[in-house]
Amino acid sequence: MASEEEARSPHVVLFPFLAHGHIPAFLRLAGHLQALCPGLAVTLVSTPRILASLSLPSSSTIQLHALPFAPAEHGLPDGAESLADLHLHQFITFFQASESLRPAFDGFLAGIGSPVCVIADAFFGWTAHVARARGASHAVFLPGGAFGYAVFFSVWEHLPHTLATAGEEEFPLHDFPDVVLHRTQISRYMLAATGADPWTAFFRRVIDSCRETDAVLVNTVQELEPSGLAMIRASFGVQPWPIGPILAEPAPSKSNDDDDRIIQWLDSHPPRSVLYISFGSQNTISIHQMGELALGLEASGRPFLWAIRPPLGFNPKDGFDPNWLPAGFEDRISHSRRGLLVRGWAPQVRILSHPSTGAFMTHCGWNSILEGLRHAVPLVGWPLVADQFFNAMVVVGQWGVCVEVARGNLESTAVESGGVAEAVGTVMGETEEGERMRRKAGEIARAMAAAWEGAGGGGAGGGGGSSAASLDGFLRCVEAGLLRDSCRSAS
Ligand SMILES: O=c1ccn([C@@H]2O[C@H](COP(=O)(O)OP(=O)(O)O[C@H]3O[C@H](CO)[C@@H](O)[C@H](O)[C@H]3O)[C@@H](O)[C@H]2O)c(=O)[nH]1
Repeated sequence: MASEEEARSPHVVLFPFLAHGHIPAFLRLAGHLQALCPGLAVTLVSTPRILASLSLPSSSTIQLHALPFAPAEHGLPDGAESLADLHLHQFITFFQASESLRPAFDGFLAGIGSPVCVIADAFFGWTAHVARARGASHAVFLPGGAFGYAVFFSVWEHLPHTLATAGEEEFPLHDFPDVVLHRTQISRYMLAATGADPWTAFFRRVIDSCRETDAVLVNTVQELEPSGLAMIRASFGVQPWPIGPILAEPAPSKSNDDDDRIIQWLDSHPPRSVLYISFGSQNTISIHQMGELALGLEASGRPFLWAIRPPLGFNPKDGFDPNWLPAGFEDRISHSRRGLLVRGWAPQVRILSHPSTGAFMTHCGWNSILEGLRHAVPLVGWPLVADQFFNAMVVVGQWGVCVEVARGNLESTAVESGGVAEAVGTVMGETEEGERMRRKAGEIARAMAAAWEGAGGGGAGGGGGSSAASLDGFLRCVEAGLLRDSCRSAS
């Protein structure tokens, strides 16, 4: 028979959005919850192919539950269950299709006997209504940063660029007038938004339903993003729980490239000498930009490791065409051992934690930022879409650990090989600015480690770091059935 404690203990249901930038953080969160509260029932819900792709440690007690999903019924390629399977122009159809999971999710919740706490991705904000109707408590987990999400939501809610007088290049945010965005920081589909388009409609549904949640968990650190967290609090009307960094575990390779070959290549280079380049799991740049980047990397004179995806306009699953790169580039870099191209999935966390990695050119996806800085690796930022522009504002302006080299992936986006070489030289060179960025990256790494100090001991009360204490406090409120009241009274 279940003890009284077990009978009261809630069943936590985690529901990440169907994208690689979102799922690993939820999985890791599941692990943290179980470490803090041994015996807690935790189920991760997703679509069949996503669940099949997960590799959980054999010791894991996390349960998986598959919700049926038929992308072809929504005009998407058969089997496309993740943003990584799609072109950017298909994303909105995918977002809309993801809302079709609602009845199956509701049916799943209905079948759980014990009290339930749903922790869902913001893009699944509709789960707040489902949870409420089933008497479950509900939290939104933002796998991104506080400032980035607050700005992203504010732009969708108010479309500030449509309010600006024609020709204006900069727009203050409606709810946060101190934050001024430049036109180049607004994604193509945001710029085209009128308020009556499907993108705006989807994100306004997301924002409205997120405001129905009981609590907001954020993948950030209190000490590192105090103003971003204040913006989330103003936007959602609840006191957020900063619980970051929630970092992906080093994953087994999914590519044909041999991880060991990559690590051996890194081993053959001096400490902190290699630039790693990746634009994340679902974004890419144009062919022209690829060419300028390639020439800029050569001109930088530094060793580099480039996780390369097919350029814009090509199928993300396409084979690699050497013509996408300048003539002779691959031969030159492989003969000189100056560069290594990784086609497909790179073992990013292993690369960033390797002592030879000295800087990271990133699209400023939040996971990449956290993974780089957790290992004190300074950044060369090239945000491409969405929150990435606003995350870049954090790492450049607030943390001082990044030089922004370009913005966006349109053919019209100016990026020149000379600028690439210069930015890389600034971040990796023996300049005052480079030294300062490396020192700051070290400080951020220590703050991230400190946030989780004392965690995982299984002890109540959290103690130690701010994020460990925050997640512990969140769990206590869930267990006491006080989540909604405690978050709202604190706001
Ligand atoms: O070859 C690769 C490419 C990616 N990754 C991993 O994939 C994740 C990528 O996440 P992130 O850096 O956040 O980029 P996206 O995949 O683009 O993430 C989406 O989700 C993020 C969190 O919400 C947002 O900040 C981004 O804008 C959005 O595009 C990271 O854990 C990487 O380690 C690899 O391991 N190998």
